[in-house]
Amino acid sequence: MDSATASGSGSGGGTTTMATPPPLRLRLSAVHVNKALVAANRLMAVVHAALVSAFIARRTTSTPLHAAMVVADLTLLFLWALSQAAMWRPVRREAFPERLLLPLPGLDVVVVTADPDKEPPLGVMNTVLSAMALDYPGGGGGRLSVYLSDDAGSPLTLLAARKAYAFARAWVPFCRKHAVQCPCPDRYLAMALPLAGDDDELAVDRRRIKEMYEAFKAELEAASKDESVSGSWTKAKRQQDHDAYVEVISISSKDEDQGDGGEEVPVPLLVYVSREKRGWWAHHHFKAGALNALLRVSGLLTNAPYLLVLDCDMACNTRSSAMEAMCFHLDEQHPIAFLQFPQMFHNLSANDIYTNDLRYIFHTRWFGLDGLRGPILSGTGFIVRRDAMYGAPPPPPTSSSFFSSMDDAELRARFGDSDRLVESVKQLHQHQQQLQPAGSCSSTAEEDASSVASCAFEAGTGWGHQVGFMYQCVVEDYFTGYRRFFARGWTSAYYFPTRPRPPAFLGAMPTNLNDVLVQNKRWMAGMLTVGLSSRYCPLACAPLLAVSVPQAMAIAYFGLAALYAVPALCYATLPQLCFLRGVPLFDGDDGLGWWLAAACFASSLLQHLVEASVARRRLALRTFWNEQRFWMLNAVTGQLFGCVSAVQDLLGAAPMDFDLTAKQADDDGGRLYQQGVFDFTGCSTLLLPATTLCVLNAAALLGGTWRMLMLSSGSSGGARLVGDLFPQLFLLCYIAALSYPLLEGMFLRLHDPARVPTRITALSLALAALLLAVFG
Ligand SMILES: O=c1ccn([C@@H]2O[C@H](COP(=O)(O)OP(=O)(O)O[C@H]3O[C@H](CO)[C@@H](O)[C@H](O)[C@H]3O)[C@@H](O)[C@H]2O)c(=O)[nH]1
Ligand SMILES: [Mn+2]
Repeated sequence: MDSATASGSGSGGGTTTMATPPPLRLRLSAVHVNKALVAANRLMAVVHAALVSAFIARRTTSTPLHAAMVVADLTLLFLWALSQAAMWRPVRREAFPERLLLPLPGLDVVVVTADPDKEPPLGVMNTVLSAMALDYPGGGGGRLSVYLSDDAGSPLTLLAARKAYAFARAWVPFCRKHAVQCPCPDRYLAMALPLAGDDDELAVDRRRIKEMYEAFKAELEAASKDESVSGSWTKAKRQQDHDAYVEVISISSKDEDQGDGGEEVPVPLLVYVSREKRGWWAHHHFKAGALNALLRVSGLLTNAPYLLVLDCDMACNTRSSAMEAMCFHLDEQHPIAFLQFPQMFHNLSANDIYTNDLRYIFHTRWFGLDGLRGPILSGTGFIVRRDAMYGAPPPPPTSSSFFSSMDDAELRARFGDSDRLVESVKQLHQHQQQLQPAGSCSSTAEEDASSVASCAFEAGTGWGHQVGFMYQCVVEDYFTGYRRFFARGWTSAYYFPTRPRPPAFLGAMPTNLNDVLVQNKRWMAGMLTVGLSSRYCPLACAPLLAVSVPQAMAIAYFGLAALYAVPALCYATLPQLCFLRGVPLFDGDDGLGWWLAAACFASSLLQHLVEASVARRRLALRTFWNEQRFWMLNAVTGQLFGCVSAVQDLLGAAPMDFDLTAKQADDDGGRLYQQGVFDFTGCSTLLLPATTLCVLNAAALLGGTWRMLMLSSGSSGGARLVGDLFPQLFLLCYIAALSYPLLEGMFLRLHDPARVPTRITALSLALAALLLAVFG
């Protein structure tokens, strides 16, 4: 980081001299451009573009085979070019929360959960409790409120929320009193105490809290086994059929003694929301639908001007994050729509074989996008303006509310038929003054709140397109960020607290290969429906292109990334089949094509290696290798099926589903992953293309090498051919090395229950044999 440039007015944290009067208001944040990295990225991009263009230009398209390779190379070049936008100007931001002037605007935290089996209530409650314990001035006095959406309408989750609230009455004051850094009880209580003096006040309080937490855990455990809690509620019915239900959690007399010393403890409001679900209702829109219901309910009850959105598996890991985020919202001369924190995970292993750390996104590209017009919305761990979420355009600095100029009929058409909701929208610009103490939520408010959480409420309104999170795409975060904000001129910012500060939020990633691939398939399919759509393709979005072409490229990159499957399929079949037959694919009359191919390959690896070492330093090589391998695997599984699923969705043949990822308990979760061993348990046909291609590659490598040996011992023409085949030999060896875990999982881990399922191995062998019989 060699230079600091604070955009806008005022001091960026530097010293003030006697001559210049102190600025009236200190800047709350600063932006640093990493000039060395900028220069390196641009240089590598220019060199790579030149090499690849020269290589493609020299290729012949005389045979269909060569033409297919040219299509593959052009696709790769196109996607690579789009991806460079997010490498053009990486920046990092810094926040100065100690400079914030009080009072701060209100903040509503919204947490979503959907299935108590896949998302155990204890984990969800840890997220809820961590949000309630955030350090936010006025947090107990109505400035901070927490909403939990339960798409399953599970009595167990509701009970857990009530018990969590009772525990919060001790937990929140404990965190405040001892300035605890980590507000997530499970994680905090698992940490060693720094000063372990037994009669030390912290130690005493902590022991008491730990006992309470253990009791809370035991109660949840017992309730999960208790038939009477779940009653007539069954798994089949849960996502399908239940009324809307909203409860502002309060203290029952039974739990009264839980608080600190019996006195009234101000803790943030906790509201449980389960929107109505009906099997016959056309579409519930998954997470986006749940979030929109929460937007409305919170609008009625607290109407805070800012919202923090959290997945149920993404708990707050520091108490300071909300205040840090406000530095960016309250600082910018051009207001941002949202501030995104990186998604980071507590269950990663050092040898991250599934590339679960999402290095590519949160440790690289998001810094680059932040240097353009801001990172893409990433689903969780972001703080967004409510008015922007409601569809307001970015305001000129002095304007009042966009909605205050609308008449009631127009507001009703957009927001739906609720007086209170319309009133709350009109009041939004007075938000700074507005405070609603926790006690003021009357039962009529709860009733109104359940009515805005009904299925029918959204019918005929602007929700899902004009207002709130966007529907039509299972990757609602990407789509909402793009359509709701960037395409309308809003910007965003990225805040990545760097060491020694702990991550602001920590979530969980799937640790079994099938879950990882299913998740990737959802992302790839969802984003591709946007990328390929004639209406929404970012490269055809005039308002977006008008504000920033590089930003449109970066958004399009993610929308089209699934298309990597096409060149990957070419490179996983044609060089292999040709090698087996002794047909060179990378030849050239003068040998230059050969060298250009090698140079393109080397330059692409170099770029990857530089990226990996900027983000990972000591682990760069391992990260590089794991990413190369997973990229290849994902291209012919998650991305390939993502393409199929997106095309089906676009043609209206099969609508897409949101396959929830399982959030397993920490202890056993991913033992194999932690050891760096692929866990193929439960792998379905999703894996089949990868295993088939891997067998094909190995067979071609063996068969073709044998043939080559025969040839080279023959004529001098044979020896030249061998030279021409060398690039293919190298490619096949590289692929074989990358796909070794698949070969091992199919043929070497015979007695391991986590090996590739026998059915998949058998099918792969049969398919590879068929391919060889037909084309080999
Ligand atoms: O019908 C649904 C489906 C999901 N969810 C919730 O959505 C969240 C994300 O689901 P998860 O299974 O954890 O998916 P991930 O793949 O981990 O989520 C990533 O990808 C999603 C888009 O596909 C983003 O929304 C997320 O923020 C991002 O973390 C969870 O809290 C779910 O409970 C619902 O509330 N209702
Ligand atoms: Mn998740």
